[in-house]
Amino acid sequence: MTILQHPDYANERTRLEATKEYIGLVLTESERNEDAFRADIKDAYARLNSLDGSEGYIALLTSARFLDMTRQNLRQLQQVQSKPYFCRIDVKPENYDQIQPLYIGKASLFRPDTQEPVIVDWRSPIANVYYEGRIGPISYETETGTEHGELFRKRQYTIDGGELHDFRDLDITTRDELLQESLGGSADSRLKDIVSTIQEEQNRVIRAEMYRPMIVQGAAGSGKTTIALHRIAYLIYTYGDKFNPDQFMILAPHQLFLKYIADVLPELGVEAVKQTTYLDFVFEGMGKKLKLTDPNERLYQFLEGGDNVDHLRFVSRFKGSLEYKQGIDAYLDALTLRMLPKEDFKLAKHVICKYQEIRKFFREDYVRLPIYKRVEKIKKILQDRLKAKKKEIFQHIIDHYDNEIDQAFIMYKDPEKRRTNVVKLMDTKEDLLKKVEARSKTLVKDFMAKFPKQTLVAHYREFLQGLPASEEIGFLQAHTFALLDKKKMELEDTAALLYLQHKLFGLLAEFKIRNLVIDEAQDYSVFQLLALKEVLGSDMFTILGDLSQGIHSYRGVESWDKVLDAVFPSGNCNYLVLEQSYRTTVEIMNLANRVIVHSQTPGLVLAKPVVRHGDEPRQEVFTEESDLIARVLSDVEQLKAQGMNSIAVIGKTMAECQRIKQGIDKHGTSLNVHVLDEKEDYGGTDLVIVPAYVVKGLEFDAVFIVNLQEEYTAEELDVKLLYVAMTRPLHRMAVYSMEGKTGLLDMI
Ligand SMILES: Nc1ncnc2c1ncn2[C@@H]1O[C@H](COP(=O)(O)OP(=O)(O)OP(=O)(O)O)[C@@H](O)[C@H]1O
Repeated sequence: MTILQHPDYANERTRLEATKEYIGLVLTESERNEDAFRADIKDAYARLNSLDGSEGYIALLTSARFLDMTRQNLRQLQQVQSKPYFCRIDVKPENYDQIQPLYIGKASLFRPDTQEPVIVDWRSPIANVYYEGRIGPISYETETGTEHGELFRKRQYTIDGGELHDFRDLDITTRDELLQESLGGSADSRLKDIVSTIQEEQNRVIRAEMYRPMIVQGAAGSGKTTIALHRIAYLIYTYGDKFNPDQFMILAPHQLFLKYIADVLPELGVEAVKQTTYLDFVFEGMGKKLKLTDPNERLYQFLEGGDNVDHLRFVSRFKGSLEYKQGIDAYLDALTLRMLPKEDFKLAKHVICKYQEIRKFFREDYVRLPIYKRVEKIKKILQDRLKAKKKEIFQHIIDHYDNEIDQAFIMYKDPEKRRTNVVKLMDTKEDLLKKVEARSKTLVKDFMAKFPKQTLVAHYREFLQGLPASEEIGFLQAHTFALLDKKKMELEDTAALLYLQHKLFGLLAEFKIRNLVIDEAQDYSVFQLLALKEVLGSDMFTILGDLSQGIHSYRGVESWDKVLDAVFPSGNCNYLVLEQSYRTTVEIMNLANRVIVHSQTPGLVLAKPVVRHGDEPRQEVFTEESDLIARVLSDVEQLKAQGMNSIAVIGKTMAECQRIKQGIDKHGTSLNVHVLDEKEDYGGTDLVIVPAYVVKGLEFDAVFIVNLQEEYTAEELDVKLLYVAMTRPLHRMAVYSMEGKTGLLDMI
């Protein structure tokens, strides 16, 4: 049966036309009078409230949040005009006698005249039924509690350019055609939104409670990045009355990645969320006091091997550990004792503030402030106290000498002696008052000068100096001092320096961020996560990562259990696992899984591909580099002819990538070929050549893994790098190696 023969076709077309027409009307009207439009909606809501007594239905409509029809929602309506909704659910809320067809889309729209929700936002509570509900009894959470009802139908639509192309009903046995269609599509240099095909396990992550931190271990291609962005959109919608979009931040690994995800939030109608990299955040917080060495330098050292590999491994691991942070805490504690002058604050023997009291201010009352801010606070207190006491002290001196003078009048009978003594006493009094007056002018300044002041870097050096001696610590100290001498730091130092900046001086930028989403979180150390938690003063974290892709595991997460214990010791952190992988074909995923089983990833869970088949990945060995390059280029031409536009050649290192590029240049090609690093954008390039460690998080229609001079061995790092490379393609993959460079590939 074609779509045109479907008994509901006419109705569905009419509904679509009516929706488009209504959107058009709303937009015209709203352009004319946006304020009046808002008032109309409120009015309609008020009428609805009096017309319909069913609380469930009211809650359902309330949940659609038509009251929140803001300018942004209007912009969103403009965006959805050509595809107003993607599905429909037919529900009958309890206590309501009619089945309600609800059309779900990326905006929220309500018809005030008929009280009919025209489009229900995908993030509203009732829309959860589309993602999780089965035909039959259902329940869903609203602001007022759990609502019950029955679901009669789930229908998906293919609408394009405002035209209805197809629709189909879903039940538990039907294949999710929309998902298959979506996954079968072509990769772009930009990530896309997936609102119409969010899967149940992903939906749970997106809608998980906001106030509890959450860790998501998700297989390659399980949608972590996509979910991270949808979760932000969901939280902003759901908790919009408590948090503004600028209180949300997503941290991505590098600029290239930020560009890759840049479009998703605006597509979801969300603006003003801070999207940045961890390093840019650190620099914003502590300023550019030191230059950063290449963040991948350690990785190159491990790839190349060398003399100090074990020591460097220790440096990376230790600098990111809970112990390192605890060491800094102990240093800071000792510092606050050491800094404080062990004396009372007094003027001319008059105690104005006792040492014990100053100590209490410093170590107890203002302990939440950065140390140097506490010093300023104490300065202010002493100034105020001095001002308040000064008059009293002066009076005391005056009284004392006046008394002495009175005594002198009585004691000395001889007028000459009396005169001399009285004059002397009066001069002494004047002198003292002058001295005390002069002293009081610099008293606070002099006292405060006793608090030693050092720069951030000097404090870090001092902390390092005080580490308990051992061979490894000796290496760490020499290594770090050599960097600091050159005014440099390495990525591994950033957690300590950000933390110290926060604890000593306060951050340079004031962050409003309360809710943090971290993608590629397997590369973060425990200390980095703790430092972020501390500086943001919040643990509303969504942490998404994949240990199997932990190519920086020497400095990153060893196991999620460690993160749970060290970063969220109160035990309130949610932990979820996503096994299903959506990116690639069964054939490619199976090969990648045969690679990753060679790693020592703790608690390794293999990715399960959604059932989508494609060509077997090709593996070939060449004796001439020129033949290999020629083969890649002819394959690329073929793939392009088949409509695959996003194609990558992945080399193990940057040097390997440069060699591949030289080979291509030598061979000659009309293709636009570009070697990618972490800063660039690659939209519009025919073929990108990219090192395995940069390609993490990205995806392409087709991938060539090329080994000219380098090979992937059975070493842990190589296994993970190859796995990352193999999990990038959506549709096709080939592994082309020179003779003798097949390493791990021979073992799988
Ligand atoms: N429910 C879904 N519907 C349609 N496409 C999906 C869905 N979930 C994920 N995808 C697609 O799968 C691909 C992988 O998603 P994403 O990059 O977010 O995964 P990831 O877990 O971050 O991957 P990796 O860790 O390998 O970088 C993307 O093309 C995304 O659009």
